[in-house]
Amino acid sequence: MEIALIAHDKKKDDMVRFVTAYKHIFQEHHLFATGTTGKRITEATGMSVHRFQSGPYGGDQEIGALIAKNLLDLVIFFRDPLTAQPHEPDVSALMRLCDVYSVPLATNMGTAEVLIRGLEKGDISWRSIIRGEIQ
Ligand SMILES: O=C(CO)COP(=O)(O)O
Repeated sequence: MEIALIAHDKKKDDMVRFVTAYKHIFQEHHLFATGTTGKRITEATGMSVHRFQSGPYGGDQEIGALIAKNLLDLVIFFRDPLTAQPHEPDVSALMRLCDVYSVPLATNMGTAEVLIRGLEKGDISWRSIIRGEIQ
């Protein structure tokens, strides 16, 4: 599966802890991230992460473009609900595209836990059908 990982600044420590805790699952998949989030994850876990621009510099839009091409299967986006983001329209657009393409999206750790355990059990394998890999 193709998985995008994004975290706002005050949620980056949470993201690093989350990915570290589930490294045994994440390492079976392809990882994508906005710039700084990806850097933190690679530094902490040693896993390879395809990094886009930092969020405020277009990273959310780059990930949105992958969603619009139906190339992503899961998005984990630890948003900071208490801090205004200069690129809030990009954040909203990314989440909207997840809804357009029925891409599972977790915006907090509680939902992310459910999704990652589902991923491990194969609950998200229907995405392969949508992407045309299984007829
Ligand atoms: O701002 C972000 C998402 O909206 C995250 O970007 P960075 O991972 O580059 O900090």
